[in-house]
Amino acid sequence: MEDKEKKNVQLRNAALDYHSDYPAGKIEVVPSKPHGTQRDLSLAYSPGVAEPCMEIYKDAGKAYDYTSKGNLVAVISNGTAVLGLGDIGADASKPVMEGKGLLFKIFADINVFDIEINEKDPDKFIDVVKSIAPTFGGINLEDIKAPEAFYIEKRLKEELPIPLMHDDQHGTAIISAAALLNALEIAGKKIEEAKVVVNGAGAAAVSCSKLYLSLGLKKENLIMCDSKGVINTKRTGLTEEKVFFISNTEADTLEEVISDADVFVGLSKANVLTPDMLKSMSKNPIVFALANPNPEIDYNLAIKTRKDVIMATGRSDFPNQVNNVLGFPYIFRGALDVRATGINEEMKLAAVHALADLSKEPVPEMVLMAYNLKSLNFGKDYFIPKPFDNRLITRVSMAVAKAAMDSGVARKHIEDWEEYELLLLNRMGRDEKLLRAFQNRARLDPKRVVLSNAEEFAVLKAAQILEEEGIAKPVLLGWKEEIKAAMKKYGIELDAPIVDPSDKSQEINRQKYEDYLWKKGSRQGITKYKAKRFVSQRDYFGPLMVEMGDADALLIGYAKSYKSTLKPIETVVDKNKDDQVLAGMVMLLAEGKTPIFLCDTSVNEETTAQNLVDITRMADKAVRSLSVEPRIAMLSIENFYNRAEVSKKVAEAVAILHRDHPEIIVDGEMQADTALDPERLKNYSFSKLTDQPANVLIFPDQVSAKITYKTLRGLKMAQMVGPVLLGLDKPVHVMQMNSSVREIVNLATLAVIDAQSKQ
Ligand SMILES: NC(=O)C1=CN([C@@H]2O[C@H](COP(=O)(O)OP(=O)(O)OC[C@H]3O[C@@H](n4cnc5c(N)ncnc54)[C@H](OP(=O)(O)O)[C@@H]3O)[C@@H](O)[C@H]2O)C=CC1
Ligand SMILES: CC(=O)C(=O)O
Ligand SMILES: [Mg+2]
Repeated sequence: MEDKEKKNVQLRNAALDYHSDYPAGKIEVVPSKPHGTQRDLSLAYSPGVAEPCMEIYKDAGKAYDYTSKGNLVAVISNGTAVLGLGDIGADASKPVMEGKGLLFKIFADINVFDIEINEKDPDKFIDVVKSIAPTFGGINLEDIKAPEAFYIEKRLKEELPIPLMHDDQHGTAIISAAALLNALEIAGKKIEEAKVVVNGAGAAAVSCSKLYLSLGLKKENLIMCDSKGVINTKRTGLTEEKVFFISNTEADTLEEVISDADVFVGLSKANVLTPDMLKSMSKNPIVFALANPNPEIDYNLAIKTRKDVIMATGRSDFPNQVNNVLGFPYIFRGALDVRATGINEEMKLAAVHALADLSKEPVPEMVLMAYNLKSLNFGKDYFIPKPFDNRLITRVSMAVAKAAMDSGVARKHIEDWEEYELLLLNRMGRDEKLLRAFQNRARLDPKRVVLSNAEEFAVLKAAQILEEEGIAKPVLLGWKEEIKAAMKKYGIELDAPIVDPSDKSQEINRQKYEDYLWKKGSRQGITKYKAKRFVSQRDYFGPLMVEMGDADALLIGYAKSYKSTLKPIETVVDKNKDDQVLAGMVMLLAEGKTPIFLCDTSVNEETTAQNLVDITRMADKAVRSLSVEPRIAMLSIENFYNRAEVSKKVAEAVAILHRDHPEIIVDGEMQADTALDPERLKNYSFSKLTDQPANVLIFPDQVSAKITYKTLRGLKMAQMVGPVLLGLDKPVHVMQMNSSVREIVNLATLAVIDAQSKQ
């Protein structure tokens, strides 16, 4: 099988598995209110529910206050133009509509019901949509074929007072227009002079073309083709929309009109632009091959054909993905937040310019991390933002909301834009996004991570994932026979090397490590005899591998207490020269929240004020190295009222930090609920945290930190990453006893990032 064909088969299998994995499909409904008690049920349902019903009966607008309507969008299709697959029907369109629901949720925190309507008659379809409209705050029409799509959207827009948009028309138009403005700038051409060929005359093509005209493209410079060829004066029986685009040309084929064109926009079907056609285009040709899933010309073929081509596709696996995913989540977010009565031209243009402008700004580290990239600069390979750019939600949604207000379609006004921006950012503090960014960063330069207790299933499985995903190069530490037996038992295949400290093959290393350990530990009671004995134990062998450069990082302690695992590490591994103490830090990732870091979760049972200062400095540095801006709260049992001994100690640490490290955003002493609640923080306006919650919590001692994170772990309220051991010169981390596979993978990922920064 050819490589490409093999890849296609792999993709097909992976996609089918992804969708059929339990629970089948991609979205589910989750209750948003407490529902555990009799009282909860009497409020959620009968009798209590009658109260909001009657309020809405008296004033329909109250539905936004008492139901989920204001954040609920319907993604509706009849399956007549599903991607570039054509009319595959309502049933078969459901995966796309669910996919859209997923994207709405992850990129803009909007809930979606996907609705597939088995009705091709436009009037009947309109009736169905109108009758279900009261449920929703907005409606996204999707994959409905032209020309019906135009009529359906026009009528529904006129007849429904909510944001409604056929995304294949306007979403595509907005994104491609932003990309076009930037691509023309890169090509050194003006939109007023550009010759543009649009291939396709359906929902997407017509709407895109109209938007390009409103941005300055001359109608005489635009030529449109449909499945029968060029739409020119010779054509008869054209729809109203196509008539508008009739060109005064004798040419009948794409091949003829593409010659000397500056821009090709494909919104048709796969592989219709040939290399010869591309060769005939003008200098620095702009090719937007946007058909999904396969473009009008393969990306690599286009690049091979013309070195000067400025290229975009609708796919995520090539640079410049012009796909409506960059628009619809944020356009609806902005429109819903001001309860707009519709989505008008002003809002669309605001989105175009927000997207075009954002592409020219420096790209933040988090975005680079998400895409495995070292840098990304405005130019041929980057002229439209990446879908995982977390600035999109603020830039596009705010621009759209503002345009809705300025153009008079907003029913609710935003007064405080900073507050709104914060609200949008808080919606997006999603755990998976951050972990994905970390994993991608690790993949850039995967390091040798030694995994101790490799005979355990969780450790072996984690090693397999790390290897397969290219996050790390795992090294399995333990008894060779046991590890091999475990691999066989669990059916885990791995290429990773096995290092058995007691094996003959390690004779030379044992000797090397023994000498080192003896010299280093001679003043800590390590005699020559002890050193010899210790180096055949993995608790010493593992740290020695890292300390002596035979590995880059170590995860150890899966089946042992933290304290007994830490002792050999402290003996073997050098401390970081700037740090006075060691400390453990756990990252807490709760659904829908920004990450919270807890410290010191593992090392210092008793602390002085100076210890807390040292721990805070280390935490600040470590959090910053993960591209997160630390806002640190020093916790106690009181808020700025130091009567208890523990509060006095914390207050003293805060005073030292404010005096010696004014650059660190830190304050306290305060209680944890104050630290995490902007409303409570407002009571302490003098605090350095002002009204933004903390994301790093420094506990007064290890005991309180550990009890807290273990409680949260037990409640399964958040994903835990860590504890990461801070203060050592090398990435050596102690796993929690019986860590899950996921926890080991996450910890190893952070260890790789740390190792990368230390080389
Ligand atoms: N990247 C993105 O974000 C988006 C991409 N698209 C893609 O655009 C394409 C069209 O979608 P949409 O407008 O919704 O669908 P429609 O069914 O409304 O339109 C399809 C159009 O393609 C034309 N067409 C078919 N074959 C050819 C051909 N060989 N040469 C020229 N034109 C041809 C049809 O011509 P005729 O009128 O004669 O039937 C029709 O005008 C799809 O591939 C879709 O995936 C759509 C939306 C967003
Ligand atoms: C992206 C999209 O909406 C389409 O291809 O139809
Ligand atoms: Mg679509």
